[in-house]
Amino acid sequence: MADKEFTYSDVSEHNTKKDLYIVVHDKVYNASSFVDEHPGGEEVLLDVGGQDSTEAFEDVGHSDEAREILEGLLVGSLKRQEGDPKPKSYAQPTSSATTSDGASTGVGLYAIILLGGALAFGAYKYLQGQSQKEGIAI
Ligand code: HEM
Repeated sequence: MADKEFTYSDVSEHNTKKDLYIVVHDKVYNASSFVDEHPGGEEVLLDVGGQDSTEAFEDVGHSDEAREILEGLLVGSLKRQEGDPKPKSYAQPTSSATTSDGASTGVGLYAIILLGGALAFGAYKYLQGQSQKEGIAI
């Protein structure tokens, strides 16, 4: 059922509410049955009907549940031909944008904690040295 190949022009003919194909990551999905149920509204789906909506789909940051629904709508894969619109940014794994952001904050926080620890250790050593000196003086 899902091993059919579509060209971009095949897909572009399915651009009405009752017959709506969309392309995500070079897979072709029949979104007709889902248009009315889409929590993001039917307008956005109709907008990308018959086109590559990879970027639009990924930009929203759809949940795993949304991806499961999407898989259920699969009808085939896209056969790219010369002159077709280029696939829209889908080379990176979907989570990379969020994780890289989180990581940089994490590293910054880590550096501050380490620096704080180093300063505290230095102060401790300094004070220890001071009190030892005082001890000798007495
Ligand atoms: C057939 C493909 C699609 C499916 C199966 C789908 C499914 C879903 C689901 C289940 C949600 C609820 C939130 C979540 O679980 O992530 C959602 C929300 C949303 N979707 Fe889609 N979606 C599709 C395509 C698109 C496209 C192409 C757009 C593009 C512009 C879009 C825009 C949105 C927006 C803006 C929301 C957020 C709605 C809100 O939280 O108020 N969706 N979608």
